[in-house]
Amino acid sequence: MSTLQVEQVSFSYGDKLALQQVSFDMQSGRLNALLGPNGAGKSTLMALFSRLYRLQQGDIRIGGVSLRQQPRQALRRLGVVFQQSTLDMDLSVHQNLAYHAALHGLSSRAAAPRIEQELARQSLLEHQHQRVRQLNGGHRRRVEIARALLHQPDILLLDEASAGLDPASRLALNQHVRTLCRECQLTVVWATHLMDEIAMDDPVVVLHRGRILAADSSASIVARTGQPSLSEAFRQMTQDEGVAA
Ligand SMILES: Nc1ncnc2c1ncn2[C@@H]1O[C@H](COP(=O)(O)OP(=O)(O)OP(=O)(O)O)[C@@H](O)[C@H]1O
Repeated sequence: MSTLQVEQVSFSYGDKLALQQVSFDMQSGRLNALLGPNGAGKSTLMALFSRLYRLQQGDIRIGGVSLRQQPRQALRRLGVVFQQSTLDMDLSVHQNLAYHAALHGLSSRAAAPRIEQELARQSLLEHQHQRVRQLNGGHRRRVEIARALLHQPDILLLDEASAGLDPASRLALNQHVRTLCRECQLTVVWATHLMDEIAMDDPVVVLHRGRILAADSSASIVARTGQPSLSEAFRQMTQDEGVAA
């Protein structure tokens, strides 16, 4: 069953059209890549998913529930890690999670086992009493993932999660998130402009200048264009688009 469906979504910032009639389905329990260069519209889409921006046209269904009609119910299924970190650097890992749980109305008794479970899932137990400032970039990202999963959603949105990490930490984070998909049946939307973060069998949505150029597995997109790699396929698709525009 598809857990996240985007239906004919358009969005403008004043005169600037950022998304045009965007429609696609994400696959359940997989890392779904949302691939697009800077300015493609990825962050705008993420902001619509999380209801930071209100839908102007179209709808988004989360677990079959309309974000337009039943926003609170739909949002319960969703965890979000934004591009910019919002952790408190001077609090410990555990304090950051406890603070977030309290903000969302969880009693400390209810929060404690969830925090423990998330710290374990993110392999952060040994770091829980360290200040976030003392952690490396990859571990900070994992704290954000733990925080986003505290209310036990089954869909996780990650906007350019690996930005600013060194290549080894990028790879480790990407593999960690894939393990979460496999072992916890989590559906992930991984927004990126980096092709090397995408595996050949990943479902991929290619976004360019606010429009969908392709929505298929990476391997199928590469095969269809007859190019040797996803980056070559992407280059060809965007060139064709430039000619057609
Ligand atoms: N607040 C805003 N006001 C006006 N235009 C905006 C605003 N935010 C984004 N845009 C424009 O909307 C388009 C999509 O931007 P968006 O940030 O969603 O792209 P992106 O794929 O996330 O790129 P990046 O990775 O650089 O954030 C771009 O043309 C951008 O300039």
